[in-house]
Amino acid sequence: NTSEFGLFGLGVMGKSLCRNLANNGFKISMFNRHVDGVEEDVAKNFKAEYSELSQAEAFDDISTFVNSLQQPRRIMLMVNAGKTIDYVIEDLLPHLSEKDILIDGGNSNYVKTKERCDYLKTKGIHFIGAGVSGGEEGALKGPSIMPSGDFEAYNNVKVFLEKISAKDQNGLPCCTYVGPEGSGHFIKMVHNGIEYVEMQLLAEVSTILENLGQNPDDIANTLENWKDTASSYLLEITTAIFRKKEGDDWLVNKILDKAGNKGTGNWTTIASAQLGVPSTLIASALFSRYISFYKEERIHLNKNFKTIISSEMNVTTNDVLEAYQFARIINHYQGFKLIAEASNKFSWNLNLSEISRIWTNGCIIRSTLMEDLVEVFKNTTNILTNPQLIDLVNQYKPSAKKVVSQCILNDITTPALGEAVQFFNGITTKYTSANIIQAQRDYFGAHTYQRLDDTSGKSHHTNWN
Ligand SMILES: O=C(O)[C@H](O)[C@@H](O)[C@H](O)[C@H](O)COP(=O)(O)O
Repeated sequence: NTSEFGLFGLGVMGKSLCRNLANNGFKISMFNRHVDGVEEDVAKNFKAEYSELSQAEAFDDISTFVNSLQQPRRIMLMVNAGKTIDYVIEDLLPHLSEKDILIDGGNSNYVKTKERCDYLKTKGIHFIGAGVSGGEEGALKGPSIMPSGDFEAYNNVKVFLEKISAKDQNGLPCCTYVGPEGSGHFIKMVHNGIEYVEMQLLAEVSTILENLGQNPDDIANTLENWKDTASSYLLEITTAIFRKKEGDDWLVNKILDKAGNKGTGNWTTIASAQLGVPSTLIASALFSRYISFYKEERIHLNKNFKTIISSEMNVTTNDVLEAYQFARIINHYQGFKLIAEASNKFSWNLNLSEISRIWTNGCIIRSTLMEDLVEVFKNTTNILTNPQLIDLVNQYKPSAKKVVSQCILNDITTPALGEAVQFFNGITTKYTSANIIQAQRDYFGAHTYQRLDDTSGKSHHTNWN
């Protein structure tokens, strides 16, 4: 048993991580199940494909795989999130020994990760839930890794995870011990929520540019010009997407407008509702994907309700850029607020600056804004109290309002941009209309209310009839 690290599950991410580990000089064992006629000799064939895997060992039998590993064993599971993880854990358990370490690198639900930590603790096995971001290329060249669970166990595997991870602008690994139990998968989930919104915002601003008469090449040029002030991985790939041609046509115009999802945006929205955090942008990005799925109904209803162009779209591309930047700041405000609230609720004591630091490279939401947030979070947990961001928001807000109102007047749907303005107005309004909600609740349900002129916080009830 000479292998230092085991990788279980050779899907897209699993394969990339194996090559990354091998490229970093680690002696690894790779396992993929054997399914007659479906998955045969996957590990063996994969090993043969890449020279860097010449020292790696390939297995499709669990016991020989486990016994090929040095003790305490370190095994990273890269299998589909959900029940599969529990089946794999049960298959591995009979072969494992006390102090062995299992790392779940999939997009698992943080509640399940806590349950698995607690369950395996009763077996003397350490369980680490590690969010891994960066897609196929990131996993190969350096992902952002968000591990949580038993700190001692993390110290035992950190040399591997930190070595293969992306590096920030100071050369430090984009991998850090996030906190206890499922906190790693929680922040990965929120990472994906922020990702959903960034993608939705880019889709919305591209639609506006199209309505300003820009063809995909023009849009790519516009987005290209934005990289000085709004540089991000998603802006970069969206620019490339608009340049992609198939013959003389642009590929993007041939793609069906039905956006899929694998659940993390859904979980983030549920966690927000449960924790009482208004992640309205993440919810709007998720529901925009759901709306897109009603393709047939949209075509049908479009016949019933004609688009009414009430005025020329008189916005400049710079207005659109500023509206985009405004909404991005609100998006990050909401995402990190959810993390801060969860950290309080679950006593995870999360370090927001360190989280934004490991998100400055390797992950899908890496951006220059994220680099700025590393410093911002050293002094506050609320980015809308940071002087520089306050100035930027005040500078960008007029354009955001102008763009959103123009889109409404022109029946151009921009839910995320619109929600950014609505949310910002709500969170910056000293006296909202919630007093009316309280009166209505007390009227029909005697749910009581508090009074402005009674600072005791006592609940009051009125017989409204
Ligand atoms: O950080 C990442 O590397 C990605 O977020 C990755 O986790 C995956 O691509 C998403 O799960 C896609 O999510 P949807 O299928 O829900 O868009």
